[in-house]
Amino acid sequence: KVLTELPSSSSECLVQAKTGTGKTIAFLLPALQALLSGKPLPSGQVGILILSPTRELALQIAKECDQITASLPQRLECHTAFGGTARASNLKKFLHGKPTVLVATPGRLNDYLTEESARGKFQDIRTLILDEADTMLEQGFLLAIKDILKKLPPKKAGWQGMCFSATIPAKVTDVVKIVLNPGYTHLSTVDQSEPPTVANVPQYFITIPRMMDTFNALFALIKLEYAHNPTEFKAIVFGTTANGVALLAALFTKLMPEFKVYQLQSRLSQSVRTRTTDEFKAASSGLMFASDVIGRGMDFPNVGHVFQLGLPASGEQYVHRVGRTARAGNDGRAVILLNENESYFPRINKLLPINPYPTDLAPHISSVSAEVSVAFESVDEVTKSKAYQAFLGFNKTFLKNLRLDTPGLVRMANEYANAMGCPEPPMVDKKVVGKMGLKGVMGLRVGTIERDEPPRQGPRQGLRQGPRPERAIENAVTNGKERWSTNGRNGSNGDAPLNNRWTRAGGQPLGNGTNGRNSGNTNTTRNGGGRGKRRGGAGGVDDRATKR
Ligand SMILES: Nc1ncnc2c1ncn2[C@@H]1O[C@H](COP(=O)(O)OP(=O)(O)OP(=O)(O)O)[C@@H](O)[C@H]1O
Repeated sequence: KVLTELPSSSSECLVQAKTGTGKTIAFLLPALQALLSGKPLPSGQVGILILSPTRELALQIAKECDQITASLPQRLECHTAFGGTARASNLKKFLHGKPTVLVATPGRLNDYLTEESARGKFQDIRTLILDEADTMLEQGFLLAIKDILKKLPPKKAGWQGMCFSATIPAKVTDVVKIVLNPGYTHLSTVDQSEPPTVANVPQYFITIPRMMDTFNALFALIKLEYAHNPTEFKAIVFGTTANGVALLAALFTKLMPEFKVYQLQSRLSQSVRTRTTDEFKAASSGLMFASDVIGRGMDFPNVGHVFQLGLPASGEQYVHRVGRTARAGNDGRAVILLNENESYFPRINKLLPINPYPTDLAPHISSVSAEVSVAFESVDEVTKSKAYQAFLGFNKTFLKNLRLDTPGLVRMANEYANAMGCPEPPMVDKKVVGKMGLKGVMGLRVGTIERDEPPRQGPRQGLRQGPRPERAIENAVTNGKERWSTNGRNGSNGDAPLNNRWTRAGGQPLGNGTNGRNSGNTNTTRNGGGRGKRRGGAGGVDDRATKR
């Protein structure tokens, strides 16, 4: 659609297409075509700048760019800039190289742009692309994007803006004008009447009856799904916090030795994350336990199952997580496991085709509980303690959505600890209890913990301060404040007012009219950022190019 309906390869555009349908190549080809057919780029200048919300996605886009340009007569260098890698040596390569294409996360790029010499490399930029544009223009990243734009040539210098995502909530069309000129082309292949998730993925939910059964339910489910799909079983299990993911990986390494268990979350070193990403991409089977660092954009071939334990940050994030399976036309299955307090999520997201899981899991849960208890005996206490603390920190910010008070939260967390086989709730450092606002709450074991590990740089799990932008995805999920602030959908900015009881964080519903799309009338807006008559429906749009 982009290659045939964009007025020209250098046209400004906002593009929506479902997950796994080839958006990367859909922005790379026109951008490269425009660059190669335009006036020659001065040597050493960046021609195409692509911004990505996560480091792994930046690397993936760069690799796809290299695959495309490998067939060109003259070599085009594609550089990357993202956190967790050696700044000095990468910056030196960037300054002395010919980074015709640069794929970056906002945090590291802003860091580069503090250097005059780096700013000098963008004087002739031709195209700026926001992949996962809706998340790049949300609270967690928006300031960083604006900082970047202040250090680039102004929009009137004529560079092309391109924004791509599988989900385009209504509020995006307000903000997208910082990157797109009025009159940009809005293309979509997402039919308004369809759910925004890929069609060939049956989606189910399971309400876990007791916190005590959290891990039993996940194990029973994976076993059941594996039994039905024994060949090349390759699955991703999304957890809500980095430490919660680390616990799951440790547990399932013991529970399912027949699988290679992988984990990806923000507390791992970047070199481990990069290596693990490559390994899982190449794997024909395996179990990946991950946080939202791979919730969007990441292309792991032949993933047949996506499981989610706990709430996603929003309906949109749910769609992107499910989109890790059934890519490039393949099939897939998705199951979300929720505890009683989280069980509202399917109810407030009617636009998502999430049905009750077809098998009664109860007998399977009781049959695996002994095995899970034994496996937990070999998971170390520090891993459990960190997961417990992250559980408290994460859920503390969503008490209203979960309909809990602080004693109720501690009771839930202590049941979670009990499910891990902790004889008593892990101790929480009194300073952490204070920061969580849980001082004096019954049920907590408070003390002073001398951690042997060196204090981490930057924010601590569950108590994240202001995000380093490339961590914003992770933080947005693990720190309700981020998520809280990302939810501007109170109707005040003209969005269709949502069911406000649930729009505060914790599984925000997919917005009505989330696509911000006009009625499909090609002349409804002339200024690009304005609003035509908005149609309801979730992220769907009429299947026509609409010239704004
Ligand atoms: N025209 C095509 N023919 C065959 N395979 C394709 C084509 N275009 C893309 N693919 C493959 O489809 C997969 C998904 O592509 P891509 O990662 O760009 O999806 P996406 O739309 O960006 O997904 P997401 O919304 O999750 O970011 C990749 O493996 C890619 O190589």
